[in-house]
Amino acid sequence: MGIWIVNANTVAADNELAKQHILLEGNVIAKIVDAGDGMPDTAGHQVIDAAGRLVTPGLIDMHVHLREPGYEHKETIATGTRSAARGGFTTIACMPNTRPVIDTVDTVKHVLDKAAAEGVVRVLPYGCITKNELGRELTDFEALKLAGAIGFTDDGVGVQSAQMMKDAMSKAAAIGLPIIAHCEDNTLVEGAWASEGEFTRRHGLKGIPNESEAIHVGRDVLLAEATGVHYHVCHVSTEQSVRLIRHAKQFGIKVTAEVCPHHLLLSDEDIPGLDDANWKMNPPLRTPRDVQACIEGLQDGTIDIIVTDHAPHSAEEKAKGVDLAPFGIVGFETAFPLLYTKFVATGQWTLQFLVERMTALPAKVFGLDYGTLAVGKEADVTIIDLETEKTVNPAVFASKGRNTPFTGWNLKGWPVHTIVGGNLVWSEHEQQAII
Ligand SMILES: NC(=O)N[C@@H](CC(=O)O)C(=O)O
Ligand SMILES: [Zn+2]
Ligand SMILES: [Zn+2]
Repeated sequence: MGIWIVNANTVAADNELAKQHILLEGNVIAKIVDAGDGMPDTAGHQVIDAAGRLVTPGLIDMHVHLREPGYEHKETIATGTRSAARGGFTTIACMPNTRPVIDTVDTVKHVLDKAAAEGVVRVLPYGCITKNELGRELTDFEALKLAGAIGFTDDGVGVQSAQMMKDAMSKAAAIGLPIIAHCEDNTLVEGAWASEGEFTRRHGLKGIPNESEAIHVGRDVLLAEATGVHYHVCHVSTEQSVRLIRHAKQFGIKVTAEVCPHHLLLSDEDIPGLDDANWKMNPPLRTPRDVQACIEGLQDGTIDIIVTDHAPHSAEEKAKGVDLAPFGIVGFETAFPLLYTKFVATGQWTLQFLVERMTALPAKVFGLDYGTLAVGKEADVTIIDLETEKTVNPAVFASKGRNTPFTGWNLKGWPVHTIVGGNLVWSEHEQQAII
């Protein structure tokens, strides 16, 4: 038995919506027919009537934290992938800053095995650049690649040594995998949690300067040029980084970049005060000028893709106060509704622009065979309700993390069905993931 998704509104190449019926059989898309040709014979198949809904390729998130192994009180592969499914994501790439970190063949395999046994969406692991993410010694890239790592990153911390980064890039280039960089110079950020700007001035706080990120971007694009590696910049948040990436791309350097919804929607001036650590994340919320630069960077192609940097923490950890609480906010279950409501429904972006940056373009940047609705492709599909307005309520998240600054926002664009490899893994009717 397959699944017929009938009366689907899909994003057509000419940026109009097309009305189509889509048959998923086994793990692939078996047929796509124009709705103008009449209703197909659906006998023997499950039918999902998508009338009035948007049907997209399954969303792809190339920067997420699943916390397993070691931080199961924050999230597990079971809860994190259910949260992803609820947010419409069918493929996610998880960061290695777990406990232990993902720096050996065994830990890569452990994540893949757990994801196969307990996950509901496709999980692609990154391996660490350096052992224990300590910046002292490179991991065994070849062995990690063979085990299933799709790239290398020390996300959570920047690689402080230029020589170490250069060696990493040379090794990664030699085996054809990317370096994914959390860009942060530790000497510039000590003792600060918010970005240098209006907020830190008002509260008399030490601020994190934009250069702490951009110095690594500038250093690394030069090293990428020297080594020929595919260099991917994590969570771009500053005007200076956007400028450096734009310049590097003009030079033909193999650099790509990602941005998170919160860095497109919030600035330091939105932080309500000093008593809510759900506004504390790394990189921090920057100035309105940086937000504008990130939007423009995404719009002109300097920034390639959108990621959530889903970073769950427990309520107890976030209750420690802004100085002691860990950095990070959850992202899966609000990403599409936020961006649809604030950029597409307002007319600033087309639906095609947004959907591509969460599907086909991440697939292209990382060489994945997902992210398009076409016959023969993997049956990864997301069905989205663009009409119903709902209020963000962390209490109903499938994630263990409730740490979001978007509580109470009224949004449209909620995923209602998520299908991974032909399996329906999330459906709004169930109010929970169904496998
Ligand atoms: N983004 C965050 O604020 N936190 C991430 C680490 C990271 O992405 O750098 C985490 O692991 O919690
Ligand atoms: Zn990071
Ligand atoms: Zn991260």
